[in-house]
Amino acid sequence: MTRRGRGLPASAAGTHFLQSRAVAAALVRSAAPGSGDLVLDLGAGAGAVTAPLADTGARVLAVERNPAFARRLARRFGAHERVRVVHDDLRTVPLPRRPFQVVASIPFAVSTALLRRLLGPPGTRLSGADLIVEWGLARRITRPVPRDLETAWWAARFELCVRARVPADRFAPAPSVDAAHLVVRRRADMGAGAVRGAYALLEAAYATPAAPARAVLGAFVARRDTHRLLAGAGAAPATPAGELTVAQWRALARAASREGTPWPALPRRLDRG
Ligand SMILES: C[S@@+](CC[C@H](N)C(=O)[O-])C[C@H]1O[C@@H](n2cnc3c(N)ncnc32)[C@H](O)[C@@H]1O
Repeated sequence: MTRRGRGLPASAAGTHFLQSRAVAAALVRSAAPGSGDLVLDLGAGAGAVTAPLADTGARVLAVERNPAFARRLARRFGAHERVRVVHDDLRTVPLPRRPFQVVASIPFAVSTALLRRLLGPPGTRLSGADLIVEWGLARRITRPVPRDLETAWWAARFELCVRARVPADRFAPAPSVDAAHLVVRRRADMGAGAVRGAYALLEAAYATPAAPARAVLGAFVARRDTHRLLAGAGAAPATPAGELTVAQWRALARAASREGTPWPALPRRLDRG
């Protein structure tokens, strides 16, 4: 039988509550929000992450769908002028239109949906995130050569890395798998043209992963330029497109953009996250 956290609302069954102050502190320390910065704790539960966040001087939005937890958070942080509790669903709550961070131990069941919202839209204002996610998900999305286009698109604009493994016994009830502290940081702006280029190249590469890189690149730039551009990105022309790293596709997009390559517009569906 799994252990339930003490004093948790009965309707919380099935979620895993962080029991380690050290893990929550490590998330907040890594995010290092400045005074007045906007930080979202998504799936705030009883406030294990909200509390150390509130101590930083940041403005904190604690979003929680469970009404019992939302009430409890409102009581706990009601007197705190920089903390606002929002009783809402993290899959649909409007995201800020100004730069924001997310620091949260998120519900595993909706992790991918949340990452899609945070990292997918070209205009996302997310500046960075420190998240507790399932270990397997963290490993999957931090591969240098992601398995799918969506993750590659995220990695083209955000640095994704695993900071630490978080053992299952740091939660109550303990999940069946370990978790990870995932660090997300917005990469330096490469310009709107290169962003379009990165998407176009990744889309083509993931559609035809066995095609040589020179053929994928050659669909966008003059054939006489492909070998030189690929050499600049450290890739051999015959390498299968599916074996290039996101860093190499980014380098190609930037170099080709500097030389005036006209890229197709980004698909509108990306705006929906
Ligand atoms: C993994 S627990 C973490 C709670 C808290 N952050 C902690 O570290 O102890 C996830 C929390 O997210 C809430 N939650 C689950 N699905 C949600 C959703 N779609 N929108 C908002 N909150 C959600 C649950 O009620 C629960 O409180």
